Amino acid sequence: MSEISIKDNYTLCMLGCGTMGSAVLSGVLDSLSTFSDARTVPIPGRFLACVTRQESANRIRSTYGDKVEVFLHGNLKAVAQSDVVVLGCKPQLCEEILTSKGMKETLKGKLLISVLAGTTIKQIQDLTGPETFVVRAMPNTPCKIRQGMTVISFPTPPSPSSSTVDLTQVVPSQSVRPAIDWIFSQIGRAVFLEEKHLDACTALSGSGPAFACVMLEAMTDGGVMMGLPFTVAQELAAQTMQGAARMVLEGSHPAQIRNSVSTPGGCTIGGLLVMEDGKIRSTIARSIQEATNIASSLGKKK
Ligand SMILES: NC(=O)C1=CN([C@@H]2O[C@H](COP(=O)(O)OP(=O)(O)OC[C@H]3O[C@@H](n4cnc5c(N)ncnc54)[C@H](OP(=O)(O)O)[C@@H]3O)[C@@H](O)[C@H]2O)C=CC1
Ligand SMILES: O=C(O)[C@@H]1CCC=N1
Repeated sequence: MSEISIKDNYTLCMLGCGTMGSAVLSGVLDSLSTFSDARTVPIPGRFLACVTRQESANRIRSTYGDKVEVFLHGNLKAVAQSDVVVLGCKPQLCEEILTSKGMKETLKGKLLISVLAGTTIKQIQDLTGPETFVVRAMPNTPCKIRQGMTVISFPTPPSPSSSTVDLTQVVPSQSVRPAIDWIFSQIGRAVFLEEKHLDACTALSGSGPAFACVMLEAMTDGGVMMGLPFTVAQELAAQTMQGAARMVLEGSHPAQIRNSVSTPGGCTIGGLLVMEDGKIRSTIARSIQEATNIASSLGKKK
């Protein structure tokens, strides 16, 4: 077994740089512009982005200038120059990209972080072969403004007693986990979880910004209905959701916040009862259930 290690100033390649790839890239570049040098963890020093459409290449060049080198139809060339590759294509393109001529050999000895929904580490590892170290991450779009949530899963190491240990399988050195943690902690919160939870995380935090925005829009609509100008209503809704969420992240229990806002006989409890009549809780919870079920099927061949 050989070890894979990440050196400081490494080259980071976004193999697919659309919504999610750009969100991660933007957050990391932004964090580097304010980063102090007191650290021991390896950080990236060069950034590459792979796309297939000219308009995407133009978008990346105009957004990042010379901070990011764009590879238009140049996956192999980009991966060859990289140490860490973030796979950011649609799940259905994964096989085509990873089995393209020369890719398997080029990925040898590198770290591949897949952000693909519903595509397991094993599925990816079967395409790359054992000499690439494959990790999954499930970020979300607020990574773009460094307010993201990312769940990271490592492959389960084979037990020492296993009779099927693959001696060609690369293993991570001590530098790998902190390097991955650094990327995603710079652009929001990052937690490590077992891979079995990733479909639920995909639904809850990966898709979550969309669900939160539906609630935000609905609250805004309510304000507009009652005569508030749209921009005021939207600001009130967004700041209120952010404020409540931050209180929870800082330790308050949501039920405690709800109680403290609900004056007996007051307007809040009146509004809450209408929400409960509309089965808002089970509707939202079942939305996460449905999104989880769909997420689990996204990596499967149709
Ligand atoms: N959107 C989200 O909020 C989240 C998405 N994800 C996951 O992230 C992944 C990407 O999603 P998203 O960013 O929304 O999708 P996008 O379509 O926005 O981005 C996909 C990117 O892949 C590129 N691409 C397509 N074909 C190739 C190819 N052959 N070689 C190299 N690059 C290629 C596209 O290039 P071009 O622009 O030129 O077409 C594009 O930059 C998905 O697997 C999704 O499950 C995970 C969490 C959240
Ligand atoms: O909707 C999707 O499939 C992707 C995964 C999570 C967010 N967007």
